[in-house]
Amino acid sequence: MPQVNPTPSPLPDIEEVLAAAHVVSLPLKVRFRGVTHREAVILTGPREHSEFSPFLEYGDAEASAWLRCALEAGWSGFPDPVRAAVPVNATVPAVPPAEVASVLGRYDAAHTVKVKVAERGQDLHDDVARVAEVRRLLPAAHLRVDANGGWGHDEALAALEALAGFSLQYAEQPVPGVEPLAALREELDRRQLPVLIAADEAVRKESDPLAVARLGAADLIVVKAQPLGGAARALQIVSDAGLPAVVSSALDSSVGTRVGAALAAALPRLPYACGLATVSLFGGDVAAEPYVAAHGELDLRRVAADPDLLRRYRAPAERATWWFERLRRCRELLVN
Ligand SMILES: O=C(O)CCC(=O)c1ccccc1C(=O)O
Ligand SMILES: [Mg+2]
Repeated sequence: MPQVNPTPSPLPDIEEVLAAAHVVSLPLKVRFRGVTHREAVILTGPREHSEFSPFLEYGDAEASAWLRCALEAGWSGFPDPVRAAVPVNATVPAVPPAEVASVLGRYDAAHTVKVKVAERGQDLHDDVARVAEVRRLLPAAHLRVDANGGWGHDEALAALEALAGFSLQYAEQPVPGVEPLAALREELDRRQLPVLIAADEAVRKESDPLAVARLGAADLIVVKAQPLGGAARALQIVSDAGLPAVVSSALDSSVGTRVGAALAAALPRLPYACGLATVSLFGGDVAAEPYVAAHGELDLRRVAADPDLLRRYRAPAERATWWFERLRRCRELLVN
């Protein structure tokens, strides 16, 4: 096991945390998860800037894991890296094929591309057309798809049959939950359809993140620092799961993405490119030098929020109040 820094104990005082917290609303250049702006709280810890940005619809219990991550990163720092750079994938949201080239153009390199599929309101034709366009533009790239659990069992089988010809690196969360993933994986095996399965929501949104590994529901797991309660906990989950892991962003700003990179850099094994290039989808960011890849890799530079940018993207007062109240409630849920 790599050395992990535990969550700070005792947790920092809430008034200290809020005194140097900044609520921002960052514009996206490409609509992602149905949003055009990403709200986040940037914290100023003694070790690092850190980010608290659970999605708006999440309840306090789920969001408190995201706060644990922000407090750990800001007040304890990052786990020790075992590599100096982290390879990343380009991510293509569920855009029409005509927009694929311009989305790919936002990334500095695209050796590995993740394509969002199974978007609500679209069908398999849309997915095949989008994946085909990526494959046409990048014949040699590693291609993966992410359905965010948007398919049912039969739909997933039909979709993966249709997409198998593009030789997918893996399919991320084709169906929701743990058991359905296991059942799908078994059926793919039976049909000799060689598509690897990655679990994302089945790791970060289930009460037991190790159920996937125990049930043999996936070939690899996706881990995200914020939803899993910080880099230290995520490292432990990967170690306990005994499966290859891909670190991915939660559409974080540069500050939150740096925590993901710290997690990826500390993993003993990193066989796949990580979903940490999403800062490229933002039209505005908190870091003067946005934390984006060069030559398909993120380095481990220091990422600090810039005071001018915190001001420029400051969220409206009522949103700041909403976030501060949420942060207080989440802090209450974290026991020392
Ligand atoms: O993994 C990537 O390539 C980018 C990050 C990503 O897809 C994502 C971003 C925000 C919320 C959920 C997800 C997801 O992996 O499902
Ligand atoms: Mg996913």
